[in-house]
Amino acid sequence: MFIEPSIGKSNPKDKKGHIEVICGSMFSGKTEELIRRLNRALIAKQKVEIFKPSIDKRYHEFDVVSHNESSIRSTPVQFAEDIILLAGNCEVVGIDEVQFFDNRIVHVATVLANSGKRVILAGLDMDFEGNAFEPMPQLLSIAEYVTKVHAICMKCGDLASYSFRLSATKDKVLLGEKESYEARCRKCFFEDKDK
Ligand SMILES: Nc1ncnc2c1ncn2[C@@H]1O[C@H](COP(=O)(O)OP(=O)(O)O)[C@@H](O)[C@H]1O
Ligand SMILES: Cc1cn([C@H]2C[C@H](O)[C@@H](COP(=O)(O)O)O2)c(=O)[nH]c1=O
Ligand SMILES: [Zn+2]
Repeated sequence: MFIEPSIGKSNPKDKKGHIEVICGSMFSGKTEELIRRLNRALIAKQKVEIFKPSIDKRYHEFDVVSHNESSIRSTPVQFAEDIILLAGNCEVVGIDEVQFFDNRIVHVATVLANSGKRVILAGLDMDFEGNAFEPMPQLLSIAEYVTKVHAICMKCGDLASYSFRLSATKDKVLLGEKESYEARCRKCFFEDKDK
């Protein structure tokens, strides 16, 4: 269980920002965990802004929605830099599906944290081939707090860290849900990967 480093109100001048990353495979609970942290910040009456890349319109144009249908209002943005302006004077910034931003998200997260904000980023750490999903490696390096969550392997029921693509498409970006992907453990992922 992740314990919030500090959540109460304090003088904004004294606030040190930081970066939290929530990573894992598809269906591992990244979005649920992001929503949980953001809702707790809202309960603490903090100013919260939530963003997602505008290409991710799977469930809803504006909301960040988990596979379990929990949701929170967000602002879709095309470019990572848009977040700096739109974050304004908020205290907490949440960003879902960070793997769909380019490397400039690393600079954006740094600027936001250096200006005293709590920055919470959620996204895939690996693509459908089991390779690192840029820019997640850089984000993991600069984060103060990293949480890796796990799904359940759809083949054997063990813990899953991989997102197995059910179609033959080789494009790195292929938006989808259960019709296109399933969570797999290492063994079940690699034994079927190149079949
Ligand atoms: N294979 C699976 N393993 C775990 N949870 C699953 C699986 N398939 C569907 N789910 C559902 O997905 C929810 C997590 O959804 P979500 O937070 O959107 O995950 P992520 O953002 O990591 O894709 C779980 O609470 C569960 O209801
Ligand atoms: C593995 C992988 C996934 N995607 C897409 C599929 C989904 O639209 C999102 C991940 O969503 P989730 O909230 O983590 O379930 O990413 C992709 O485009 N390419 C991939 O390799
Ligand atoms: Zn398995």
